[in-house]
Amino acid sequence: MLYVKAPAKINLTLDVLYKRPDHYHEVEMIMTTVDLADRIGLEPRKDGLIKIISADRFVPDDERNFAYQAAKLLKDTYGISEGVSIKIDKEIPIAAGLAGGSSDAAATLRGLNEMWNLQLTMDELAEHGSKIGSDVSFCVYGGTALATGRGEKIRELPAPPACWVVLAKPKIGVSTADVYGGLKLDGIKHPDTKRMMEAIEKQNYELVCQSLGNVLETVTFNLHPEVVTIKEQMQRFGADAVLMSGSGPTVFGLVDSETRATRIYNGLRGFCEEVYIVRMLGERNPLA
Ligand SMILES: C[C@@](CO)(OP(=O)(O)O)[C@H](O)COP(=O)(O)OP(=O)(O)OC[C@H]1O[C@@H](n2ccc(N)nc2=O)[C@H](O)[C@@H]1O
Ligand SMILES: Nc1ncnc2c1ncn2[C@@H]1O[C@H](COP(=O)(O)OP(=O)(O)O)[C@@H](O)[C@H]1O
Repeated sequence: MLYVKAPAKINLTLDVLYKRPDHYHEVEMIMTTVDLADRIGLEPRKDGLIKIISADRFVPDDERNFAYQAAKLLKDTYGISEGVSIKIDKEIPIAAGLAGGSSDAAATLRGLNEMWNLQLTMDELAEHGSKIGSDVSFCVYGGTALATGRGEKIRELPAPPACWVVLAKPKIGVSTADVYGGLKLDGIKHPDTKRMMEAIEKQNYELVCQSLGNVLETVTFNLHPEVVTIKEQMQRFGADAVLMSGSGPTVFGLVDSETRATRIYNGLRGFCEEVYIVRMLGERNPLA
């Protein structure tokens, strides 16, 4: 069995510039991977089939699974006769704004590149990934990046200054399509993406905290007021800055001390079942 790590991402900024004729939104966002990860196990099959195995009943076990789609794409494109069993050990909450499914697809692309000896570059894998979902290209590389287009154009950035990240996922799932669909572009408050890039380049933690912003927050807040409550609680327990990740509902808080991160974690556990303390990974993913 070949094992590949599939880390979650958070969005430090998420801006929407305009709605495109293809119904996607033109975005500008800064994303970074964190050390909360699914584990993908790949095992060759002689019968040529692609099989998904997961103990999590919310993970689709057929062609709806993004990891299945990744395997099918490589198999069809490169005429591979062998099949693969894809074991998914799920740690990343589902439909949470943390790109779990996209990261599973990206890890499958990286793993099968090795298992089937395809010798594709990261850029080629990311290009394939973009056909599965807008976030898959970023997940192929991992690390920290500015993503533009519909999210598939990736420019690498340095690692943000080291800190702790507390993640809290309220007990609801959010549909990304519904959130983008509910966004009203007039009068939205755009985050300052340039300032965030400057903050990262200068390793200025305070400026990173001041530059967090996500235009999808208000949409998800209106759909699910419990997300606002979690954000307020995280602020009250002492996070330096708090933001919703992606389309939500996961909220993350940045903290520069482990003691305070633990205090926030303990405080939130009373209100929210799924709380994690993680670090930003900083490094890009290895090819496999
Ligand atoms: C919001 C973000 C931020 O990182 O992440 P999540 O909250 O899903 O993790 C992404 O933009 C989500 O990317 P991803 O989840 O891959 O979206 P896709 O599967 O490509 O698209 C799902 C649906 O979202 C909408 N969509 C997505 C991306 C985009 N730039 N504009 C859109 O309008 C479209 O309605 C599309 O049909
Ligand atoms: N490998 C996978 N893991 C989790 N969800 C998946 C996977 N493949 C497809 N999905 C589907 O993708 C949807 C979005 O899930 P996910 O990627 O976890 O969330 P998000 O887009 O908010 O980051 C889920 O509702 C699920 O049905």
